[in-house]
Amino acid sequence: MIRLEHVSKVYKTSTRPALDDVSVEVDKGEFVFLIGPSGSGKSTFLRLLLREEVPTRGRVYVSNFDVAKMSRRRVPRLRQSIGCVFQDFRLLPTKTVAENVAFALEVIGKPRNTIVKVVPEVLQLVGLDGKEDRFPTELSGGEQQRVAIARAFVNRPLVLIADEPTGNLDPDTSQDIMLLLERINRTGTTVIMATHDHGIVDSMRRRVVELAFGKVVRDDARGVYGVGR
Ligand SMILES: Nc1ncnc2c1ncn2[C@@H]1O[C@H](COP(=O)(O)OP(=O)(O)OP(=O)(O)O)[C@@H](O)[C@H]1O
Repeated sequence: MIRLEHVSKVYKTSTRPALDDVSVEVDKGEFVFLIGPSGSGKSTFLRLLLREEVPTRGRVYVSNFDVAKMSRRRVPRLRQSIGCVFQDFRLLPTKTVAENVAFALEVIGKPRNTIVKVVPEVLQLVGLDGKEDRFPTELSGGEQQRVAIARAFVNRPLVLIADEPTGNLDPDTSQDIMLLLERINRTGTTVIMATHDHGIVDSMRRRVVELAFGKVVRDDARGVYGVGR
């Protein structure tokens, strides 16, 4: 599903590589934690998958997309197959819960009858039925993240990228969000989650890819956060 082959990324304004000869393969349906200290390259890794950056060297594949080489014209197609969730939720403040989710489908031209059918389904999946007419400011942080997950998942992406999705949430709410991401993963969606949350990584025992100074220093099938330290 995802393959990085000898990928290096050196930003123009920097001499040190943000990623340094990284090779990682992720199969369809895997759940992968991407960990490492601040500045180790996690966000760069995720941005390369979305073609928000291009590698300085190496190849990046997502599904059938040769991400680094593909034409700019095809980038929207790539991004439609990847859902994204962030630490700061990034909801549209003037739209309701249902409108935020519907908007993700409107911008890719889905017909109205599809939208009115699938938005309630996905809001039920994330446990927000009954709250569809609320605005983001009328929701808790955990509920806002559920909206963001619904929006990321409503188009049934092949891959869900989550960049510190629990970074603004308390431990109990974080656990609930992880249960939801696990449920989405069980539908066959590949999940890649960058995190600093030791508790979550240690409790879930999923694959852990650890970066340090842009290199992969550990890749454990059922890892914990802080092995050997
Ligand atoms: N747009 C950019 N231009 C120049 N340097 C950048 C850019 N983005 C990231 N970097 C540098 O690349 C390195 C890796 O950064 P990256 O954001 O990928 O790390 P990270 O592991 O996601 O960190 P954090 O956990 O703090 O989000 C850092 O040294 C950072 O300063």
